[in-house]
This record gives sequence, C-alpha cells and structure tokens, in this order.
Amino acid sequence: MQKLQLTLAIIKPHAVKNPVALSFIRNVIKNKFVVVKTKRVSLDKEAAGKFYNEHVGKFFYNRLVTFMTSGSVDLHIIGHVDAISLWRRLLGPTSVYKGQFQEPYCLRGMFGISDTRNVAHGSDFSFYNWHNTDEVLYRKGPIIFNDHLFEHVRKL
Ligand SMILES: Nc1ncnc2c1ncn2[C@@H]1O[C@H](COP(=O)(O)OP(=O)(O)OP(=O)(O)O)[C@@H](O)[C@H]1O
Repeated sequence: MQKLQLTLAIIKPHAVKNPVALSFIRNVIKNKFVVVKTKRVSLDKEAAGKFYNEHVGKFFYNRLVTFMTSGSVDLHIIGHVDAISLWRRLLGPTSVYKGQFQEPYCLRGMFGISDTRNVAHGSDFSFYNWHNTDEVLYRKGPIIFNDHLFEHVRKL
C-alpha cells in the first residue's frame, strides 16, 4: 500500500503578485510533490482570522490578518511521503532574516520580504479534504492512502 502524506501550502499575497517568485515556487512544488489540488482564493477577514486563530493577541496578529486579506492566495494540497516536513524545510525558518543568513536558498530566504510577508504557509497538520476544498478540515497525523483513494484524489 502506498503511503502519502498531504499538507496544505498557501502562497501568500505578495508572492502571488510576484511572477518570478510564483513561477519558481510552482516549479518547486511540481518537482517535489504530487499536486492534488490547486485553487486561487481571496480570504476575507473572518476566514484569515480563524485560520490564524492560535496567534490572537500576539503583536503581529492584526498585521498578519490584514496582509492575508490584501490579495489572492494560492492554495495547494500537496502530497509526499514526508509532505509536512519537506514543505516546511523548503520554506525555511519563519523569520525571513534568519533564512537569509542561515539557509539563503530556502524559499523564505529568497522571496520573503518581512517576518509577516514570508512567502508561504505550511500546515503542521495533514490536509484532509478531498470532497470539498471549500471546507478546510485538518486532522493530526499522516493520511494513509490506498491506491483507490489515491486515484480518487487525483481526479478531484
Ligand atoms: N515575529 C513575527 N513577526 C511578524 N509576523 C510573524 C511573526 N511570527 C510569525 N509571524 C507570521 O505568522 C505566521 C504564522 O506564524 P507561525 O509561528 O505559525 O510560523 P510558521 O508555522 O513558520 O508559519 P506558517 O504557519 O505561516 O507556516 C508566520 O508565517 C508569519 O507570517
């Protein structure tokens, strides 16, 4: 049985608006992962606020929500046996400045503008939603696919 872990990558608004960054990131995604689903959406304040709910009260929360609603974001559901940590490794540290010094070729080091505008999000939880991508559901731990499910997901 094939084991595939899924994660959710969200390309943040400033990177969606930058054609060089966007095509570089898309190539990385295409080359390293199975791309299950891609969708461009505009988050409203409620959705962005809910998504970053764990950061309510932090000094950057309002800035983050305002930024995430400032333009379209690209959602990618991507699969790999080690999808969550591979995508986070490719992104690099949350802090763009740390990335630029420690891992200059990570995506955040190359295309990040600030600690808030740090290119993309990588979920810690497996993305679990192959029926309706408008409803974002998460669950902890990897998802185990059998071949039938894998085919089903690819057709979505
Ligand atoms: N010190 C900070 N200053 C400004 N923005 C920050 C700071 N820390 C985090 N953020 C913003 O909040 C987002 C979520 O923070 P978190 O600590 O969950 O980092 P992460 O897990 O690396 O990022 P993400 O959840 O976006 O993948 C970051 O991606 C960044 O945009």
